Amino acid sequence: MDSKKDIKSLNLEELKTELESMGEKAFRAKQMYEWMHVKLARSFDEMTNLSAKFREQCKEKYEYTCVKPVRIQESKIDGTKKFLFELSDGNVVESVWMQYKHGNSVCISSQVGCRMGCRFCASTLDGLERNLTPSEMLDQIYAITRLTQERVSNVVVMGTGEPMDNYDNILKFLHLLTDENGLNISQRNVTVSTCGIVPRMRQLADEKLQITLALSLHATTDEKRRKLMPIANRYSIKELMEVCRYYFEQTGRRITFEYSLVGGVNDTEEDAKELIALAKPLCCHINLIPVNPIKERDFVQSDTGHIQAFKNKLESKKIHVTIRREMGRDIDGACGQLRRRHTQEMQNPDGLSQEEN
Ligand SMILES: C[S@@+](CC[C@H](N)C(=O)[O-])C[C@H]1O[C@@H](n2cnc3c(N)ncnc32)[C@H](O)[C@@H]1O
Ligand code: SF4
Repeated sequence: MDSKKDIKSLNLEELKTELESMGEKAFRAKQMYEWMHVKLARSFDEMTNLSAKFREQCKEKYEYTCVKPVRIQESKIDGTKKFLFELSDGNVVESVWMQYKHGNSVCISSQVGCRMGCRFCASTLDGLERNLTPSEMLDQIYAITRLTQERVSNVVVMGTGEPMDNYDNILKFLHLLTDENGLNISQRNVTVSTCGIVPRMRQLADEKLQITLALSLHATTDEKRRKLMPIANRYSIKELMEVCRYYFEQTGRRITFEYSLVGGVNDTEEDAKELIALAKPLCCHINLIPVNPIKERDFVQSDTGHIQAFKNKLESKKIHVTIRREMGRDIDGACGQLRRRHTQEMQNPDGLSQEEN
């Protein structure tokens, strides 16, 4: 990325200061902010109530983030759409658009790749390339709104990347996304998912936002968790439970635990019992996710009966639990796979990707 200032990542106050330094009045900042974050303009050229001369000056001075759709897949089963967006440096990220009864939801990526190394996850297979800027996270949502012509009401940060490993940018993104002068998405309709970086979770709790924090738990003992998620070598389940309690105390928001069921690994009766013991003292909700197998690993999904029995066991102890609906099953591939396939095809344009061979 070049060194021009990223104008779409500035909040309204910062934009006012910025434009004032160019000799513009404060109301110009309001107009421009609206073009960027309400009217979702794709370039300075669309900002027709700003003078041509001023727009040219802005083009010289600022980077205007606008992600470019390079692939769109649509599910024939439920209309879920998966988008692959190209960033200004040629990297690509994926985002997903899902329609629910309660509104449209977008799942965005927070990094190009991920360095956390979770064993079942395709997003981490090539490591971390770089963090996404606030504007690159926002523009995934803006681009999907422009393309679908439908309002997004829910945002989940559950695509590629570990948001707590890109903390400052995520925080800025959350403020811009929920700003009443911008897209004005309710904080309560935003979920951020983390593999469990305890100090950052504590920092987020201190922000006292009304967003939902989802913890990817996936195992009930440190030993089992270490086998699935390297981050478990850094932070224990005890520390995770403490910080989840703290998050609830600070925000009043119920925590979500994500628990991907992997056949024969974390789906036994004993696992269910241990999960109940962890969940019971906390105000939480458990989201059971049938693991989505990736070809690079040999994990298998628990069978449907097993998943239902696991759920029943938790419910019998009055734990709030849902099984995540598998949206876009026919286009899916696990999170991170579309980007991976695209990159492989770009590197090997004459042949089929390894996946298709
Ligand atoms: C891709 S991560 C991104 C957010 C954050 N890094 C995290 O780990 O929570 C979002 C969720 O997808 C889950 N996930 C990743 N790969 C999966 C797979 N192959 N099958 C099912 N869930 C998966 C993760 O464990 C996590 O709960
Ligand atoms: S599950 Fe989340 S933290 Fe783990 S590798 Fe995937 S994206 Fe990264």
